[in-house]
Amino acid sequence: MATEYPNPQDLGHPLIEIFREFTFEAAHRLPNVSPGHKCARLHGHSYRVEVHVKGEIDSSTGWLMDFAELKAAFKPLEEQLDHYYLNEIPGLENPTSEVLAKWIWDRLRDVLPLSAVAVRETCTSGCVYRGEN
Ligand SMILES: Nc1nc2c(c(=O)[nH]1)N=C([C@H](O)[C@H](O)COP(=O)(O)OP(=O)(O)OP(=O)(O)O)CN2
Ligand SMILES: [Zn+2]
Repeated sequence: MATEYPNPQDLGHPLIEIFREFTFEAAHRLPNVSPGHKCARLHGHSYRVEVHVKGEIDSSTGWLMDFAELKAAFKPLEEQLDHYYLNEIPGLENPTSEVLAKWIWDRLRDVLPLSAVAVRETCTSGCVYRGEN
């Protein structure tokens, strides 16, 4: 029989999720689509990335963590991505939104208590990565 754990909310330690949005400009092409596909051509996006973290509100500060910590954690990634050709970056040879979201997750997972990484390529399309099952 599965162990039943108390709901953290019943203990007065509600879980909260905070996030910060980052933007960067980059070029890419998708090498594995059919030759006639528009995304096989070199093009660019104003990428928007949301980094979400989850945890408990600190009773003293009243926050989970300073938003500035999210900014600092993402900075080294922004420096690798902004105004670059994504296909040339190791791990992003096929830079779909999905691959990019996982690439970001893998680089932040040991730095932040991640709950999700969302990547938007356009105003209407994007993906959300929440780690492995
Ligand atoms: N599941 C995915 N599908 C697509 C991805 C992706 O990363 N994951 N990427 C692309 C292209 O990069 C493309 O630039 C963005 O796609 P799309 O939303 O189709 O862009 P448009 O704004 O040009 O779409 P409209 O149909 O003109 O509104 C494609 N698919
Ligand atoms: Zn694209």
